[in-house]
Amino acid sequence: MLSATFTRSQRKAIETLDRNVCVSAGAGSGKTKVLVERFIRIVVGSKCGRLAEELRATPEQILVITFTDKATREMKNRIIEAFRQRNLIEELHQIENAYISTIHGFCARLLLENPFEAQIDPQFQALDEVRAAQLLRRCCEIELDRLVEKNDRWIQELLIAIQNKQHELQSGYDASGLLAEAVEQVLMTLRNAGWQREDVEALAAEALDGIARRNLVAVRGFFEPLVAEILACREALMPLLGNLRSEMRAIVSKLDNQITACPLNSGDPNLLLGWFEKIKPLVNRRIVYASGPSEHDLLPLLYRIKEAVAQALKVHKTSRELEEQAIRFCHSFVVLLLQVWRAYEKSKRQLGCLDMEDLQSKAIQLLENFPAVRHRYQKHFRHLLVDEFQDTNLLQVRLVELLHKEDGQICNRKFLVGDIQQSIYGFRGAEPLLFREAVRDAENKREAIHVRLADNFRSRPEVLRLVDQVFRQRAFALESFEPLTPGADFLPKEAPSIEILLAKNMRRDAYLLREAEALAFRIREIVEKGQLRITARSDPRCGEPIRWRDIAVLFRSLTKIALYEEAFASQGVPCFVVGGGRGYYARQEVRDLLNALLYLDTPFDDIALTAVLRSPFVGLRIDSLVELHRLRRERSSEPLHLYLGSLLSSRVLTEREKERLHCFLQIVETLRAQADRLPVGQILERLILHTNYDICLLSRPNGRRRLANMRKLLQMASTEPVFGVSAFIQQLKEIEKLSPREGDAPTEEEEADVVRMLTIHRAKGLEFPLVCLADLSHPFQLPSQELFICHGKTMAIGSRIMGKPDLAYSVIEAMRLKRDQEEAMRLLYVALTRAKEHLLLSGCLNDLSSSSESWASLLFPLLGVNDAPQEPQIRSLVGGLRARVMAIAHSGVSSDANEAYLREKRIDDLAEVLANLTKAMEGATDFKGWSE
Ligand SMILES: Nc1ncnc2c1ncn2[C@@H]1O[C@H](COP(=O)(O)OP(=O)(O)OP(=O)(O)O)[C@@H](O)[C@H]1O
Repeated sequence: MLSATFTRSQRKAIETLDRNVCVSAGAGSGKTKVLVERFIRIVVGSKCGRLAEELRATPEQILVITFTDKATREMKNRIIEAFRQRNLIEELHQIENAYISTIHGFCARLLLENPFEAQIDPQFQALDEVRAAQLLRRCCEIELDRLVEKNDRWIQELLIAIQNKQHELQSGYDASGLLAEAVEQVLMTLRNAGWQREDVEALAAEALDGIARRNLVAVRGFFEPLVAEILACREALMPLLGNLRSEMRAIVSKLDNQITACPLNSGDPNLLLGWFEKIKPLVNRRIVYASGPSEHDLLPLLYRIKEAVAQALKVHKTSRELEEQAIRFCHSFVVLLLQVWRAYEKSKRQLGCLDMEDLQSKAIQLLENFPAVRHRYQKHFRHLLVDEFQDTNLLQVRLVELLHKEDGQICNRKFLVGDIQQSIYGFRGAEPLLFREAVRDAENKREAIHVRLADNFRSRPEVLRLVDQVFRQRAFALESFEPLTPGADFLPKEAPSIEILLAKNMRRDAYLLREAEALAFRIREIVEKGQLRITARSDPRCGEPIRWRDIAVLFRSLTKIALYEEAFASQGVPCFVVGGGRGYYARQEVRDLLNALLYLDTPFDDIALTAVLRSPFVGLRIDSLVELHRLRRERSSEPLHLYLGSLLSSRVLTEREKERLHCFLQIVETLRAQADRLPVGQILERLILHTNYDICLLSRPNGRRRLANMRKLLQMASTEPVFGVSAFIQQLKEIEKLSPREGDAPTEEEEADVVRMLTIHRAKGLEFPLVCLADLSHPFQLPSQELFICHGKTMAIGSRIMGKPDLAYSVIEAMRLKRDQEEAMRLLYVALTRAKEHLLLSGCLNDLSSSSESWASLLFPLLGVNDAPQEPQIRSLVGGLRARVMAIAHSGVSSDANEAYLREKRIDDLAEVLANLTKAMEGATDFKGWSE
């Protein structure tokens, strides 16, 4: 008996146990729920003997692959709950040991269970992404230094070429830093695509020819489908010719002639680009003229040609000379990359570590090279259940295939669940095509079925109508978009479920600040005035007002999160940042601690000193800081530090300020004298103790969270294997750079009644009654800046080391931009479909034609929203939707808030002046910033 009401399709997916099943479904259609239910059904059915012998399994005989550790925990909890309800005690005990984990967790377990065959040290440590990147960076630096010291001719050539073109590349980096970054990026791409070091060694052994050949494969792979698309359109154009007006027919014939002269086989890419260039004006002009009824069928074909041409012309023409030189550089780069790769492998061996890619590739090698091991697992696992299959990469698919067997005596069943519209991990090598193939296989094979779930049980119909309205459009074309049918039951509601906060023509930094305030204001209004209620009848809280914890603010990245957090705090909206971005290191309390350390280490660092004086360590007012600068004015080249004594006797300082400054300087002086003996953790602890910094933190908004962040840094200071303040600061800078997902320290607030702020990637698989989508005007990805880029599939490598990109580079970049653009649309789909009850969209529209494309620039005009009133207004949007629309600049931001904004701006300006001054000094740092 099933434990809930499931639809027919869901039942089919749950109950078909004797065949492989592939479930494809849109957002909120119950994929995860179905997967969990299938697990329960297998175990319960086996226990009571309802299932055929060959389908029976205990929890330990079912392999479940989830996407995140959080999903694993949730899945286990749901299963435990189900077993508890049924009093399945033995099975309950087995769950802890069941194979329910992420793919990396499973690979680690597989290796640990077979250390001898896998040739690994069973004591190995799994390196997380950040640590692995850190180790790689170190190997890269050491190898580069070694080669430079040895005066290797080819590495000198590379570095000189970079130096010569540095002004056209990236400023602010040294040549070897840029090169190291490129090595790391390319290595990551290659390994994500499943290439082994030996494969790249084979490429390097073929010298220049090897690279040229690989690059040609990528270039052809890019152009061929575009040419094929244009030729296919031409074929389709021909039968239409007879119906066209004579003038139009002549024009299309001209286009036909040009298309027929395709030089694809000439092997000269410049010639081919010339062909695309000539088609461009022909087709553009045709689109303008093709307006009559007889041209009705013609237009879509012309648009397709136009699109293919636009894609092709993203690639630049190059010269033979540039190509020859670039190939030489690429070869030198590959040689360097291999040296770094070997050094990295050696370091991992010495440290007894395996990184995430090692876990996967070693698990695959184990199963491939040891048939007995493979058969044992194939026999052991009676069922393989994989969630979020659209985000798996080639290696992961290979692993599942190795565990699956259905001939002879062994037969197990695959159950793959995914949604191609939610594939958002392309940057990690996920390949949505793989899921498409799995669907096709399931449709075509006798022993498999494909189940499609169409009903959405998450969102109100109005939210689903918006999703439908957006993704039916060309601009958002999710090629496989299938509309979602409302499946859940909601109370009727008068107010619109869509809300838009819109700004116009604002500078990005100013806009973000305004948006943060406007969002905080609106959220507070909704909660405090009880303006929205839970309307889902299935929710036990149906009818109750929305609380803080029902709200999620979603971002593409958390780089500006501190700004939102401050705005929320100042409006009294409790919030919690769930992982993601570089949020942690941008936290005021973390910056305060680092600035204090910096000042301790380098007393002449004016920025660190000013920031720390303003922070709760001392708490000087702006006036007192201005006084410090005034005291030094005559000798502006001298460090501010030298004027602290004069400041102490100044009349501008209050008694309380004098007392705190005195206390701070005293403890810093003591600690500075002991800095070479004391561990950094202890230095920080004493600093905090003597200044009561922790108590000051607690008294501020979100105090507990701030305190938890402070403790997290203390813990890092005690555990990082470095000694000395400057080494620790350096270490943190590296970690910050490499850890795009470092979040707030977890506190009890994570579960508390607070608004959650998180990235869309993190929100995957989750749902919230109210979803606010912030910063819709975040520009789509900008062109690559790397010196070398690599195409994972073909191993092609391109370079822009000579200032201009070579052919391979622009081809790879065009492919990457297309992939990112498509992924950005899928990301928007994921974001919009997290909302259960209410969706708040916020963004800025810019009239300047030069402004870059963003979700806002596509989305708002599509919905028919091009401006916003100062007071909230209910408007009808395109497609019969209704929304509450309001301008951001006038969304109730108080004059106090404005005042605070202006004050912050002044502080920023001052900080900027100081930053400029400090730039000239050694030891300038990134940790500037003052607390409020
Ligand atoms: N048959 C059903 N009846 C009622 N509610 C259901 C049913 N199936 C799923 N749900 C509910 O719908 C919501 C979405 O389910 P679930 O998270 O399993 O979907 P999903 O397809 O995995 O979503 P996504 O891919 O968007 O993360 C959940 O709240 C779930 O409890």
